[in-house]
Amino acid sequence: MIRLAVTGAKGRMGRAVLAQARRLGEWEVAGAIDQGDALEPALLRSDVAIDFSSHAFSTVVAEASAAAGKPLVIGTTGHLPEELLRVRRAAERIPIVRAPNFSTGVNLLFYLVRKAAAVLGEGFDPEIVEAHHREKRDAPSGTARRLAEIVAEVRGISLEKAARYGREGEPGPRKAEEIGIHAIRAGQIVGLHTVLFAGSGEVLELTHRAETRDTFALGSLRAARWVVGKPPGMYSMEDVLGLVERE
Ligand SMILES: NC(=O)C1=CN([C@@H]2O[C@H](COP(=O)(O)OP(=O)(O)OC[C@H]3O[C@@H](n4cnc5c(N)ncnc54)[C@H](OP(=O)(O)O)[C@@H]3O)[C@@H](O)[C@H]2O)C=CC1
Ligand SMILES: O=C(O)C1=N[C@H](C(=O)O)C[C@H](O)C1
Repeated sequence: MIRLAVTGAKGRMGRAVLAQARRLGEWEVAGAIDQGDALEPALLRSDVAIDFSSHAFSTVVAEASAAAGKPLVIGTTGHLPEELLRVRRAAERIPIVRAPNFSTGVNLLFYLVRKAAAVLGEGFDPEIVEAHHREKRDAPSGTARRLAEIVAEVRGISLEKAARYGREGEPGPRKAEEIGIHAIRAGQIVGLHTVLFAGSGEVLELTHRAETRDTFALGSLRAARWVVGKPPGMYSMEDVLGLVERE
């Protein structure tokens, strides 16, 4: 049995992870932490933790996991740059898998978008559209940000300069280097991401639709199983799935 702690345990994702861990049988839930619960004792009695909380608390969880010497899986999105720096520092002491999306399909989408951006080149305009439930706090989604980063990396440009978040007023003609990013919030949509490449006379659309949070929960448990025993470092879900090669 692998002893598991879940932070953000009472949230949508925390509940999904706990339900799947209990169903699978190979996990012993050693800690379910939410507002008002003690973090450190739960980490100390666990082999690994999975975090789906808030960007601020997730940073605290990373530092506490490093102090306890326990591996960590972070699914939380929306970290500020200084929080990300603190998470990276924690990853110098423990292995951390951090992924904006734990579904297999989205991680394959990352791979396909990298290929599409390279093959299609400058003549195709990339635009990213994401849709999520009305309760989601951060925008754009962590997944949409990662998709935009991938396009920027392939094009060798800075995402900070190229990103165009929505359009209004009179933005004028689209600049060639723009990467459009658009967020829809409505109803109970679990997660929808489309990357569109529009060229002259043709449009390629790559879409992933998550239909249940169980897909993220199962992916995070797969990452947690994988990360136990790994050397310190920052890993992605693409590492877990074997989609990237490391030196
Ligand atoms: N990587 C992936 O595959 C996925 C990532 N996500 C990300 O996971 C995160 C959580 O999403 P979701 O479950 O929908 O959100 P919820 O708001 O439903 O759950 C978050 C939980 O964390 C709790 N929490 C927040 N701050 C603290 C704190 N300081 N101490 C203890 N508990 C705290 C919240 O309590 P309270 O509400 O009382 O503040 C809440 O119970 C988001 O960043 C989301 O983008 C979501 C789905 C998939
Ligand atoms: O908040 C959510 O619900 C989701 N968040 C993740 C993100 O921000 O990319 C992943 C998923 O699409 C659901």
